[in-house]
This record gives sequence, C-alpha cells and structure tokens, in this order.
Amino acid sequence: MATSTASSTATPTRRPKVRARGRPRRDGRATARAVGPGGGDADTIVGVATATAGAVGGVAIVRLSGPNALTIASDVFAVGRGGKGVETWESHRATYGRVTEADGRAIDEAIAIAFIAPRSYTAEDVVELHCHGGAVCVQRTLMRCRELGARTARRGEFTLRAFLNGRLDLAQAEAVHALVSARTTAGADSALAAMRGGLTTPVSEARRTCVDLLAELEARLDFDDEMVPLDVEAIERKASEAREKIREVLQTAKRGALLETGVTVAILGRPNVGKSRLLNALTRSERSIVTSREGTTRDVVEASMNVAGIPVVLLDTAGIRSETDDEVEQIGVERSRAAAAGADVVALVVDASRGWVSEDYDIWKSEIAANERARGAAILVINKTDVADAENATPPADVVDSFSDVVRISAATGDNLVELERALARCITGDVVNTESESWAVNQRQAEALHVALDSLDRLRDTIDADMPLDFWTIDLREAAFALGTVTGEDVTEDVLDTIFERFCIGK
Ligand SMILES: Nc1nc2c(c(=O)[nH]1)N(C=O)[C@@H](CNc1ccc(C(=O)N[C@@H](CCC(=O)O)C(=O)O)cc1)CN2
Ligand SMILES: Nc1nc2c(ncn2[C@@H]2O[C@H](COP(=O)(O)OP(=O)(O)OP(=O)(O)O)[C@@H](O)[C@H]2O)c(=O)[nH]1
Ligand SMILES: [Mg+2]
Repeated sequence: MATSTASSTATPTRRPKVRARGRPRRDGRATARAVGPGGGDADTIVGVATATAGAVGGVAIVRLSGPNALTIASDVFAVGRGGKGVETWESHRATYGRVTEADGRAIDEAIAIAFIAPRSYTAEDVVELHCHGGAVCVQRTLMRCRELGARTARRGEFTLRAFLNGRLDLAQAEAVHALVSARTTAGADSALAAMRGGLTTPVSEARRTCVDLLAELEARLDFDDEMVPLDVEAIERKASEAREKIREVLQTAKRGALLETGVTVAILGRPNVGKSRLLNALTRSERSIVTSREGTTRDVVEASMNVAGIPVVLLDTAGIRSETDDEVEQIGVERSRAAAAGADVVALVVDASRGWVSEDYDIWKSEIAANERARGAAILVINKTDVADAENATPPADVVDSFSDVVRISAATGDNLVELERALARCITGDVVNTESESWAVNQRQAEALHVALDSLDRLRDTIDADMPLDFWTIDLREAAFALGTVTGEDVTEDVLDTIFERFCIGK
C-alpha cells in the first residue's frame, strides 16, 4: 500500500492522508474525552522520548500521542492533595503531580504537559509525562499507559505521524533523524536547515512539471483528434527546466554524504614512525599505546575526530614490515593492509630521523601506488621534525607526486598538526565548496531517487528525439514524477516509509 498527500501519477494504491482526530478548541483547551477503540493509526501510542541506553538521566519523558492521549493521561496522572485526575488539559502548560497506580498509589512525582491537537509535534493530542529517570519509574509509567489502552510506539512512529498528519514533509521528517544522529556541529546545522524546509520546494516543482506534462500527453492519447498539435518544443523546454532543478539539488549530495557518513582515514607506515602518537595528538587522547618499541600496535585502533565539520574515523594500524616471524604481528600487518584498502584516505607516516628508506618505498608501492583509490587520496606525513631536519625523508619526485599533500609535523610537540588537518580537509572535501555552510543537503536515499528522475528525463529527451510514440513519453515522465514524489513524500510507498522510519530511534 502507498500513502499520498497530493494528486499522484499512476502509482500503487494509495491510502488517504490520516488526519489527527483531535478537536482543538480556539482557546487551546480541550476536555478529556474517550474515543472508541481504534485500529491502525487511530491507536494512541506511548514511548520514552528521552535516551534509555547508557547513562541514567535525571528526568525521562514518557510521551503519549493519539486520540486517547488526554484521557489516558487523566487516568495515570493525579494532581493536588486529593489526587484527582486532570479534567481539563490546557495546551503547553506544565502541571505538577503524581503518576499513580490504578488504586491511586504513587508511582512517581512528575510533571505533565499536554499539547492539544493540532498544536503538537505529531499534530495529534500529545501528553508528556516527565518522570524521574532510570528504569523503574519509566517502566511502571509505560505499563500503566499500556493498561489503559496505549500501544508501544514503533521506531520513529511519532515523527511518522507528524508526516502523515502533514506537519512535516518527508524531507523534514528525515532531517529530524539526521539531527538526532549528527556527529558534528556542521552535520547538525545542515539537518536543522533541512528541518526548516526548503528541499521539498524545488523537487516538488520539478514533480509538478512532470505531472502537468503527463496530463497533457495523456489527454492527447485519449482525444487526439479534438486537440491542437503538440508543442514539442515547449515540452522539451519544460522537461529540461525540471532536469536543471534536479541537477541543482543534486549538487548538495556530496556534501550531504560526507556529513551523513563521514570518512575513514587510515594511518599507515613502518613500525615506530609515530603513527599511534599521531592518532593521539590528532584526537587529543591517549587512545593508542605509544612506546619506543617497534611493533607496539598489534591491531587496528579507531578514534573519531572532526575535520571541517566532517566526522572522521581515524584508524591507527600496526607498523608494516615483511620480515617477521611473530604470528600476531603478521595478522596485525594483514589488518593494516586491509584498513588501507578500505579507507577513504591514507596517511603514510615516515620518520624524518631515519630518512626515506626502502621499507617506506615498499609500503608506498604496495598500498598506495598499487591502489587505484588511494592515489590522489593519500597524504605523506613526515614525522619527528622536532629531532631531525624536516627535509629528511623526502622521497623521490614521482613518489611525492602520488600524494595530494606532503606535511612535515611533530606528533610529539604538535608542530604543524593544524597544517595536517588542513591537508586532510582538502583531501576529503575535494571539490565540495563548503562543508560547514548552514544549508541543507540531500541524503543518500534522496540522491538515489533524484538520479532515477534525472535518468528518466534524459530518456524522455531521447524518446522525443527518436520520434517514439507518445506512450513511451508518458512512461518516462511517470517514472520521473514517481521518483521525485518519493523524495517529497507526495508519492511514497509504505516500504519506503518503513525503511526511512526504521532507522529512527525509539520514541522519536
Ligand atoms: N519536551 C519536549 N521537548 C522537545 C520536543 C518534545 O516533543 N517535547 N521535541 C520533539 O521533537 C523537540 C521540539 N519539537 C516540537 C515541535 C513542535 C511542538 C509544538 O507544540 N508545536 C505546536 C505549537 C507551536 C507554537 O506554540 O507556536 C505547533 O506547531 O502547532 C513541540 C515540540 C525538541 N524538544
Ligand atoms: N621525538 C619524537 N618522537 C616521536 C614522535 N612521534 C612519535 N615519537 C616516538 O616514537 C616512538 C614510536 O611511536 P609510536 O607512536 O608508538 O609509533 P608507531 O608508528 O605507532 O609504532 P608501531 O605501533 O610499532 O607501528 C615513541 O617513543 C614515540 O614517543 C615525534 O614527533 N617526535
Ligand atoms: Mg603504534
């Protein structure tokens, strides 16, 4: 089944937009009321809106949303000495009271806030019960809500309802998830910009153009005789305008992907050149063990850092050397090579106090020169400049040319680390203009759909050029319109919604 919030092209069967059943009053007040048992989206759902994993928070929010939210809350929440349930909820007002068992015994001292439809996150009646943190109060409160008929919310179901109720478009709903899972300030800024909207407009316009063209062509298929000749030029012009819009939106895709998934940088080199000390210096941590012995690092060590707003996973690896009998070290070296092969960027570290030696050359040859992807995404780091001439260890020109940058640093003193971070930023962002600008960027799902639309419109151009029958034009247009609709949410199948909202955290 599919959902739709606007007229759509020929798509799978559609489900009408689900409207919140709440009856808002002008004064923002509503009386507690019972709504008969509902199925599907008429369910009242309950979930914990605050983090439940890891550390215990001081306060946890249990959130109810749906037609029975107010009545259920009136039953579980009591105010004043007499412990009476709330009869009239005022929207957006905090009330002090207690969460109680069915027999009136207190479960917790709490604050309740009602958000009366449609003035709430989901556009339905919502009540938040702000309980004490920790497992017990929250679980007992959830249990009481379920006893009274609320169902446990599925992942992302609050946000899904906000979308189904027209409070957010699909891109905005996806941005909520991006905001919650952002790992850097730049990622959060971009998500916030997307939450405020803006992506849907150009995509929606392009879709509208396709739908309009489609309608025109379909009318011809039905009543060709009665109509004026087709203005093919106008059709091509409109289709190319739509293509241009999509292309513009797609220009944000690379930045979006960088902010969303980040990159991995593998630190590679001979034993003892200072790879681990470099990882510690870059992440200002003691994540990796550093000793003066060769072969200290035995396994791949991960640490995260932020480079120009992009989340970066740094991989410290075991020093690579071929002549070793130690089985553990051999396995470590294999892992180093695997890390290098899988990384987006390789930083080859060499030791200025030793100079550029044949082992460095061997590593360069096997891990960088022989790796298509590593070439152009590799940085040469000449380390230990505090104890040796910085020009030491400079390799021959053809080797230097294979790196996007050569940086001379001291992991020990921190000298030139800023320059190394800049080199990393250049290498990672490449032609992406500004990763830290506070504007939205499409995510991978959206980019894929936009590419499908673009391909369909390219095919339309060929179809027209080849003088194919009108039916073929409509096939291309329909595909384009549908792909665009999956971005805005105007044409979206339940499967797509499921995959989007499944990634959400519980209670969002
Ligand atoms: N306690 C609490 N904090 C929260 C949330 C929440 O659900 N509860 N949010 C959950 O994500 C975020 C805020 N999102 C919200 C979005 C809309 C409305 C809301 O009541 N909107 C009404 C009223 C607006 C107004 O008074 O102008 C509306 O849009 O009509 C509330 C929270 C972050 N902080
Ligand atoms: N003087 C100086 N010593 C450094 C510098 N960086 C690392 N060292 C020292 O070099 C030695 C080896 O450093 P590590 O970071 O453990 O070297 P590694 O490349 O991780 O070595 P393996 O794990 O064995 O592959 C340690 O004694 C470090 O303190 C530097 O910039 N200057
Ligand atoms: Mg090490």
